[in-house]
Amino acid sequence: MRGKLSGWDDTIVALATPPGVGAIGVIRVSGSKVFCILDELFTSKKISIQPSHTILVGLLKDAVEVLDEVVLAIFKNPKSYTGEDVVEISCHGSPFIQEKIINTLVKKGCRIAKPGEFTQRAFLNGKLDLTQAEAVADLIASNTEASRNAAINNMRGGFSSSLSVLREQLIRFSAMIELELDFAQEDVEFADRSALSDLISELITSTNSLLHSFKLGNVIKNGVQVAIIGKPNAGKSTLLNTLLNENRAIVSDIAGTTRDTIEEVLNIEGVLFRLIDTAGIRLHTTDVIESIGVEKSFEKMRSANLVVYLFDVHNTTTTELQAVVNDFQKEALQYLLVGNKIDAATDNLQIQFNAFGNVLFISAKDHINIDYLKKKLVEIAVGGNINTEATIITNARHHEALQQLATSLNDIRDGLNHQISGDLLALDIRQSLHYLGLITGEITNDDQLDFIFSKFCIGK
Ligand SMILES: Nc1nc2c(c(=O)[nH]1)N(C=O)[C@@H](CNc1ccc(C(=O)N[C@@H](CCC(=O)O)C(=O)O)cc1)CN2
Ligand SMILES: Nc1nc2c(ncn2[C@@H]2O[C@H](COP(=O)(O)OP(=O)(O)OP(=O)(O)O)[C@@H](O)[C@H]2O)c(=O)[nH]1
Ligand SMILES: [K+]
Ligand SMILES: [Mg+2]
Repeated sequence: MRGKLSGWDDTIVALATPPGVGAIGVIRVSGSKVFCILDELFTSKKISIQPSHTILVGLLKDAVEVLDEVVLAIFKNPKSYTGEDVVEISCHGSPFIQEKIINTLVKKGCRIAKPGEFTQRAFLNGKLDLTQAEAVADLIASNTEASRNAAINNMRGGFSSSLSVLREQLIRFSAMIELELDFAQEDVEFADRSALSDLISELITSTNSLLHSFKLGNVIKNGVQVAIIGKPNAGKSTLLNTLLNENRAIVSDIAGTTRDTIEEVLNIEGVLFRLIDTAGIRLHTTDVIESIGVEKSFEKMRSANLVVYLFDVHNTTTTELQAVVNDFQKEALQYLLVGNKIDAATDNLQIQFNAFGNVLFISAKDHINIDYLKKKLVEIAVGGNINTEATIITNARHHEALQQLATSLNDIRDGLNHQISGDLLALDIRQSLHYLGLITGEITNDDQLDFIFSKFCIGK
């Protein structure tokens, strides 16, 4: 038991499947009294004497009243999801039956589980570490192949094992320092400082690569905001429609057609893009609504992860484009220049723009080079490494603790370079181990746990 939360020894119950009418509903019950309570309601076989992972079929009865014919799955502590005694009741998918069974269980002494409480118990009983428990919530929330893969990898301990490598290296480091401290009287530097210095470099490299993966992790978990920006009539709304393959936005040859921003989600090769069509940027407009729209375009441009600057190859000069690029660079925006309407290009209009590094040419209307544009978007978002088996950090809490770890490792390296004493180094190492413990949940407090698990759904 890692800690004691209020109500931790209650036997808890919740519907694990979505409420409402389905073929079957699963009610989960976990805790020390579960066999005792269910033996009263399920009389065809004695549950408490069954081996773990047995399935039974029979009637669930409250005294003489038949509640339902059910299937019970029996898990005996510690061999269950929560590590406690667990019974799962598969009943008929009627909200009425489900409610009746749950009410009867409450009457017999169960308590309704809080969101995430089953997984919280799994954590408290050492079945999962905190990163694995958090990955369970990520898995349920995942909506792309990439986010699912990252969550499954972390749920199965991918991140945990990267962390335990770090931990072992730190402990080895610590042991070398302790050895030196033991011999302090004799004034020898027992620990080979160059070996220590190699080890700390290794640790810093591993930590930095985990930290670095957060950029990708964030993309995988939250998607990439792409603002489509350009002058009126560049074809921004046409491009949105073409990318989505549906007529989502109004297209017309009237400059200033799009007034408000339009946001749509698009999954390209497993990466979620949040595409934002914006009002064409025209600086001198007398139309009040349009100028509000233009203001909004600027806002979206600045907050996006990537700006697609769309321009009509027929009426854009290189000087003009250079001015736009200068602005993007001044604001440190990530951008991609896209020349549109090449279907109507009479000769090699594109050649004039090739001096710009990241420029590509499309026809939004005639779907020319759209697949290439999509490939380019994925490349920019994930740098072509979405399918790696490497551990990917997707959680801001982990990222924060890893940053603290990195700082403390850098302190150790500086200390080594300045020949500081072993006992001071030992302090820094303890600090580093503390940050690792924060991530895995070895060091934690109840409020933090309640906060993390409250974000789960009921029954999980
Ligand atoms: N019916 C049902 N389906 C489910 C779950 C569940 O809890 N119940 N899960 C819930 O997320 C997932 C599967 N995860 C599970 C993880 C561990 C154990 C379990 O019984 N573990 C024991 C025994 C392992 C063994 O015999 O190999 C253990 O860890 O000791 C069960 C389900 C998805 N499907
Ligand atoms: N020839 C050609 N015309 C295009 C292409 N893409 C868009 N157009 C035309 O350009 C005009 C403007 O297109 P929109 O998609 O409304 O342009 P927009 O950038 O959204 O314009 P605003 O919302 O007014 O800023 C329409 O008449 C489109 O049919 C293209 O690839 N080739
Ligand atoms: K238009
Ligand atoms: Mg438009």
